This record gives sequence, structure tokens and C-alpha cells, in this order.
Amino acid sequence: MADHEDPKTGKKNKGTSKEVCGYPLSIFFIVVNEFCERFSYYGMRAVLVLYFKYFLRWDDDLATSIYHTFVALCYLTPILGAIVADSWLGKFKTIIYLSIVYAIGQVAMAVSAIHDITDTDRDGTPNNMTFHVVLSMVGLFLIALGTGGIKPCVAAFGGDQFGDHQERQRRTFFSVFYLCINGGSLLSTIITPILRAQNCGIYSKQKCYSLAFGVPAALMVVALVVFIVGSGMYYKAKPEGNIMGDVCKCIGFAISNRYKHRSKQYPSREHWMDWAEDKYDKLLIAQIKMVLKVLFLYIPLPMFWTLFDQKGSRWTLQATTMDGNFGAIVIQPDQMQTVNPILILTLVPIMDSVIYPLIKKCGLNFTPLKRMTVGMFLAALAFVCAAVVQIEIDVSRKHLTYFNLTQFVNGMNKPVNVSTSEVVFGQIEKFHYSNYSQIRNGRATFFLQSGQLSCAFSRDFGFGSSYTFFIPSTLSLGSNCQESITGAEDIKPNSVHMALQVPQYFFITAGEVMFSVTGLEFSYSQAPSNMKAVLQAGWLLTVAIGNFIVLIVAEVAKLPKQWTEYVLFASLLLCVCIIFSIMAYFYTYIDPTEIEAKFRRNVGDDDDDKNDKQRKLEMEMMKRDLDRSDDEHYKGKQTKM
Ligand SMILES: CC(C)C[C@H](NC(=O)[C@@H](N)Cc1ccccc1)C(=O)O
Repeated sequence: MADHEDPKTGKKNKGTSKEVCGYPLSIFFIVVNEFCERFSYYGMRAVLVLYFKYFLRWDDDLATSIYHTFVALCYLTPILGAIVADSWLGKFKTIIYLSIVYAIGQVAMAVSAIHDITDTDRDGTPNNMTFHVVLSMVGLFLIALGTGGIKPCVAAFGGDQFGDHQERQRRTFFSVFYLCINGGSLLSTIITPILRAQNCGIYSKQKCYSLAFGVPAALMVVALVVFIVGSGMYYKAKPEGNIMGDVCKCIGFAISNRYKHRSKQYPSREHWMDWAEDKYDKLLIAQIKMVLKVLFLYIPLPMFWTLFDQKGSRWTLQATTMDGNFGAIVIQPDQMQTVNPILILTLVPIMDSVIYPLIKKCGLNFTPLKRMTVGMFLAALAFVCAAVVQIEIDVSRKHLTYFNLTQFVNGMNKPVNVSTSEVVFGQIEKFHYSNYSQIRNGRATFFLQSGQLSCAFSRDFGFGSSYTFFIPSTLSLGSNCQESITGAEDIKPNSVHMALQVPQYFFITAGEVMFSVTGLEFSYSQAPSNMKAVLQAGWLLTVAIGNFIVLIVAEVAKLPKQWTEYVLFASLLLCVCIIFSIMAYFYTYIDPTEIEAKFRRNVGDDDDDKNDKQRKLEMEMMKRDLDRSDDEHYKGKQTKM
């Protein structure tokens, strides 16, 4: 589809796609595609560790490291997809090809989880585990390549559908896009564990991992079909050759040329990239300057993701030490994570339609970089909440050691001796009861001895609870103590309730809305036209680095108390937040289209009989514009930060 350029402003009116309420119809296919793709990704991810542990029979350590390696790979591959899209295939074809790779990967995962394929002795367990391991690893590699590869392209391709007159709609698109991500992930994280819990198989019934992977595979196929159906409506920007190669060569030349002219006899140039002017196009240099400015700003950002991604690890572990009983429902620790997409689905519309307009009405210019700074601050606050909850848990644990009490009532017509490996209750006379004794939290095994009768039974003890156990009169030689002895809970376990995690989820999600949704749009709007996907990939790279920092800090710091680790992360982010706000203060927004158009117009003027000197002067002024960001605009106004 052709784009129509205003000859005066250089602004583009993208194609002739039908519009609905001011939005190009084509974006409908893109957001549905994103919904299905995120369903596919998060659905598969939700059951992955359990598949490693229970199907492939890996231990916890191996399962966890392969899982994290996979997630990190998913955020490293975007750079590959972006280079292919911006330099070679264009975003449309890249999305199509890599979606096929992705769908094949998902199908491979589903097939690898069919135990019947190698279950030759039909006992319900695979006989050739190598087949299942190899197939699933190939599947995961293809998925990482596919999901990571298309991720920067889909967001940027969506942004491409809007003309320059639709800046407001494009911002809304990025919010809706984010809603689709979270709608898809919420549904799938609820549905796929249910599918996994089903029993299936041809010869013998087993937990149905193949179905839990099969449905995400089907959704990926749906995502691909939906994207292809919209094909005729998209604006497809043409790739402009090996742009990444040119960028690297141009930067390399600028550095080496600067080095060659290091002597004082050569006049300095305004920007070190200007040393590439002797060989490279001024437009390319201007575009590289735009990208470098944004990438420089990205340096502190991984710290946000370092905190953000601990929802899935540290916070879930924290939830395992809490009480998940919500009355009508009992929430499992890993289910607490769904609070994040649920909050996203409520907070994004509230922010967009109430909070941001209200701030604007108050006369405040809440620019993208200010939003991102506030987002970081909120994430740090979330970790302070997590630390407070952790202290609560630790205090209650201390208290529990002293108050977890147990007594026995002997209903038999003869005395009985009761003991554990640590506690001796002593002899309890017939129809008498023992004193309360302290029992350690967790699982305890009791040994009963009465004449010939000798048996044992085990129970789990909740934090701070108190129990009375009844030894029935019918207990005799050969009885099963485990079943015969009943217990009554005198005092309920007093563990800290999981609802206390809601504030930390609220703050981290509010932070995510301000930081991530804004960052997504910022990365698009500040990128030159031929490097939109590359900057999206740069944005996603901050996520990958953030994940590596989690591993490094946790390993290096090795703090004795979990709450101190939370405080450490909160403090680190706070410092980073201050640094980022200073960097952001000096950043001035640009309109890449306008800058590019100015450079292009000047090249076009080559044919005119324009005075050469005059043209040179104009070019110089523009270059200075870019360096000093004098003519930079955000929402049509001069804006800093
Ligand atoms: C990290 C990505 C750049 C952002 C995005 N993730 C989200 O939007 C999360 N809120 C989704 C989620 C869902 C379920 C549990 C935890 C997180 C993405 O995936 O693109």
C-alpha cells in the first residue's frame, strides 16, 4: 500500500486502509494477532517447569535453569528479528515467516509431550526419553526464535499503520496492544494449567501436557491466519537495505576518522558522529544520532525489569509461606501472578481515560519520560511493600516456634507412650490426656507404643496452630494409625495472608503501566523510520539484561534475610530512578519524520539551481538542530524530559 507524503511537511498519510472511528481497520488484525500470540506464549510457559519436572523427570535445579535460559533467549532474539525486518524482509514478511517457525515450535512441544509415542511397554511412562528431550529442546529453540523475532516487529508494524496526523490514535493503539498482551496471557495462565490437569493417552492415561501445549500451538496458528487475513489492508514500509550493516560501518568510520584527526590542528566537530560526514550520507548520520540518543537513555532501564521479573520467582516463593485461603477459594502461590494481568486490564483504561487527562487538566505536562520515572519509583515502592510483608512473615515464624502446640487424648483402656524424634510426650494413662508439647512447624511423625501395639503416623503442622489428637479405643495390634487417629485443630495456623501481597502487586503493575506501556510507544515515536523495529528490539534487550541482573545480584549479594534483599533491590532502583530522571531532563523529544523530511528535501533540492553555499548553510543549521535538539517537539510543543 502506498503512502502519500505531504510535499511541504514531509509527513506521511499511510495508505488507504479503511478507518473506523479514526483508527485504521488494519490494526484490528494486529491486536487480535497479539492476543493469540501472547495466549500461546504465556500458556506454554505456565506449564513448562512442571513438564520438565514431571514429564521429563528433571530435578528442580535443571528445570529452573532451562526455564530461565529459555525466557532470556526470548528477549535476546528480538534483535535478530528486528535486523531481518528493517534490513531485509520488511516487518510483514518477517512476522509471517517467524510465526511459521513459532507455530512449528509449539507443535513440536505438543508432540514431545505425547508419552504414547515411545511408551512401548504401555506403562504410562515414555521409554525413549531422549526423543522427548530432543524434540522439546528443538521446539523451545524455535519458539524463542519465533516469539522473540516477531515481538519488535508486531509492535512497530502496528505503529506503522498510523499516519502522522494520527499521533493520539497511535498512543491509544499501544495501550490497547498492551491490554491484548495481558488479556491473552491472563486467559492462558488460567486455562493451560486446567488442561494439564486432565488425564489423556491412548494406552494409558497421564497428565495431559500434550493438550496444554497443543492449545497454545493452535492459538499460534490462529494468530498467523488472522495476520494473513488482514494482509490487503496493511501499510507495509519497504526495508531500506542492510541498514544495520550501514549503521555499524558508519559508526566505525566515525570513530576511526576521529582517531585519525585527533591532532589539535583539525577543528573539532559538534558531535563525534559528524566525523562520518566525509564518507556517509548526512541523513544516515542524523538517524544514527537519533538512535544513539535513545539507546543511551535505555542504559538504566534494565533495573526496572530486574525488579519486575521477580514476580514470577521471589514473590511466588514468598506466597508459598503465606495463607492462600480466601474463603470460597484457595489461591495457589503461582496463581497470585495472575493479579498482574488482571490489574493491567483495569489500570490501563483508568490511566488513559481518567488519570492522564486529569493530570493534563491540572496543567502538568506528564511527558513519557516523566511517566517512566514515576513507573520506576512505583516499582521500588512495590519492593518496599514486599519487604514489609516479608518481615511480617519472619516475625510470625519466630512466634510460631513457641506456640505450635500438640496434645493427645488416650481413649484406650490401657496406657500408651507417645513420642516424636524430638519430643517425648511420655506415658499417657488410660482415658487421660497429655500436656501440650511444642512441635516444630512442617511435617512431624509420632510413634505410639502400648504393649504389643506399635505404630506411627505423620501430620503437617501449619504455623502457630494447636492440635488435639484422639487415640481411639479400637486401636489394636495391626491397626493403621495414620487412618485411625483423628485430630482437631484447636487454634488455626496464623500464617500471614496472601492478600497482603496485593499492595506490592498493585504498585508493580501501576509502575508497569507507566513504564512499559509508555516505553513501548516512546521507542516507536523516537526511532527513525528505517529503525523502528531495531529500537523496539533495543527496548526488549533491556528486559533480557534485567533478567540477568536478577541472577547476578542474588548470587553476589547472598543476603541472609529475604527482606534485606527486597530493600536492596528497592534502593538500587531508586538510585537508578534518580539517574534516569537526570538523563531524561536533558533529553529533548524529536519528531524523526520531520527531521528526515528536511534532510530528504535538501537532497531533492540538489536538482534545483539553488545556491550551493545557502544549501550548505541550511544543512548545517539542521544538523545543529538535531544535536542541540532545538527544534524538537513533543505534541507540537518544545518539550524537555
Ligand atoms: C516484559 C514485556 C516487555 C511486557 C509484556 N508483559 C506483560 O504485559 C505482563 N504484564 C504479562 C504477564 C502475564 C502474566 C503473568 C505475568 C506477566 C509482554 O509479555 O509483552
